[in-house]
Formats: sequence, C-alpha cells, structure tokens
Amino acid sequence: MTARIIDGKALAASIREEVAQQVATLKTQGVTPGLAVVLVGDDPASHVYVRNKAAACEKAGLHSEIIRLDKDISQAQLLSVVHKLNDDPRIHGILVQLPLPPHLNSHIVIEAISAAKDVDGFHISNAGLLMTGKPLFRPCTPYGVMKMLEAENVSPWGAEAVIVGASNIVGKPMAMLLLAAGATVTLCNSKTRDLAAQTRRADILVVATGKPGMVNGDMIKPGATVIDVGINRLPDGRLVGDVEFESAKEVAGAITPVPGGVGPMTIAMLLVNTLEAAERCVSLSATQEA
Ligand SMILES: Nc1nc(=O)c2c([nH]1)NC[C@@H]1CN(c3ccc(C(=O)N[C@@H](CCC(=O)O)C(=O)O)cc3)C=[N+]21
Repeated sequence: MTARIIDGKALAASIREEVAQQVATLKTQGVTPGLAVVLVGDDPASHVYVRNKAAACEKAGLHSEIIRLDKDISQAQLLSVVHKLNDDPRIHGILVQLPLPPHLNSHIVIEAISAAKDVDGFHISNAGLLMTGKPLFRPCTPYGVMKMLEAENVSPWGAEAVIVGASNIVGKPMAMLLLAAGATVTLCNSKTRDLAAQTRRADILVVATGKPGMVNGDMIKPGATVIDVGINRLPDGRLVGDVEFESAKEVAGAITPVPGGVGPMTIAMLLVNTLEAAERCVSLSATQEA
C-alpha cells in the first residue's frame, strides 16, 4: 500500500482564504495588517521566497513591504532599519530573511525586532514563551506542520514523535509544539548514534536536516506520518526534500511531498501570525481607550 500524499498546497490555500476573510473584517475596523520583509543581499533563492511572501500578502489583502538592502550594509544600519519598522504603526509583522551575510550577527538582529512584531517567532522572548507553554507567535514552519497533522486527523496525543534536526527555527520549536499536544518527543541531531533505530519508532516523523535522502523507507515504521521539511535544490535543478520520497511512500501511511508540502504552509502561517499581530494591536488600543 502506498502512502496518502498530504496536500500542503491545498491546505495552505484554504488557510490563506480564511485569513483573507478575517483581514476584510479587520479593515472595517480601520486596520490593515502589515508585514515588512527585510532582505539583505542578492541571493536569487531568497528573492524568490520573498516575492512569494509578498504575493501571498497581496492576495489576502494584507499590506506588505519588501525592504531590499545592499549586501554590504553595516550591522548598525540594519539595526536602524529594524528600529524604524518597530516604530511604524502600519507594520504589525517584521521578518528579516535568513541567512544574513556572514559579517552580520543574526542573533543581535533578531533580538532587535520587537517581540510583538516577531511573526517568525524567532525572538528569544517568543522562544521562551513557547517553551513555557504560553506561545505568542509560533514559528511558521512547525506551526504549519501542526495544522497539517490536524487536517489529516493525525493526533499527537500519546504518539511517538521523532524529529530529525534540532535547529532553533524548526526542530526545537517543533518539539515544543508536539510535546504540548501530548506526544512523547525524541529530538535527534547529527550525533545521534543509531538514527534508524530512533526513526523506526516514530508514529509521527519530522525531518528537518537540509540533507537530501537523510531518511529512506527502511527507516520508517509502517503506517507512520512522515513530514519532510527539507527543501534542497539539486544540481539538475530539481527540488527535493530530506526524505527519499520513492522508498518512503511505500512504507508510510501519509507523507508530505516537496514541493507542495510544508513550504506553502510556512507562508500561510506567516500570514496567520501577521493577522494575529494586527488583531492584538486592535484589542490593545481598545483596552487603552476604555
Ligand atoms: N526569517 C526567515 N523566515 C522564514 O520563514 C524563512 C527564512 N527566513 N529564510 C528562508 C526560509 C525558506 N522559507 C521557505 C518558505 C516557503 C517555501 C515554499 O513555498 N516552497 C515551495 C516551492 C518554492 C520553489 O519552487 O522554490 C514548496 O515547497 O512547494 C520555501 C521556503 C522560509 N524561510
């Protein structure tokens, strides 16, 4: 039996449609949610992502700005751009596209973003809030994965969840969200001794390593739900995930494709977070007026 293919593109489109409706409601209250995307340098792949994000905003009725900065911009100049966006009332969400050129310190830049506008959920305050079970913004990729599991009726409650890759932007927040949803979580890294022994125990397997073919069918428990977070461009131009799709789909119960899986969900959840940021802004000003 071959696995059900989880259609992230379709789910993302329906979430963006819901966002569009709520944006329309918010506009009647005089507020248009605004997202600023800061892009440093001229990496062509980053340009594509950033353009996709802006197009998704436009379609859902959000205001968006792309701030393109020279690759040689100084740390001080970049920080001053962030500070200006923190003070800009039209902007509810700020995303600084990563990775930054090596002369810039991404930790310092991310901490400079107002936590209330950190729609990536990367700020240390937002990481701490998530860890303590009181999330403000959930990082978009793991948040999108949770939405996919929900839509597929895959309950994390009491399940064995194994995550391969322990990054701050995917693996660690993914572990926190699955734990909060009742899963028993194993977080693997590049030092994990027998990776296959871990992955074979997983009812829910999330792979986020940036290495194509990291997980294959032999490493998957029959019937498991496999979520492939990887997006790798091969020399021949093909886009593949971290999971060897052909062998994995013969064993898994459900699996996300690349492209058309997690990627589109990441963008949809960015819009959800920006909408939430704007809504919080409205309810805050209502409390202040009362
Ligand atoms: N501060 C920050 N936040 C991010 O969220 C962030 C970032 N920096 N830096 C780069 C990565 C990458 N990322 C993607 C989002 C969507 C797709 C996506 O929609 N992919 C399509 C395919 C796109 C294509 O054809 O190239 C898909 O998987 O179907 C891919 C990659 C967000 N990132």
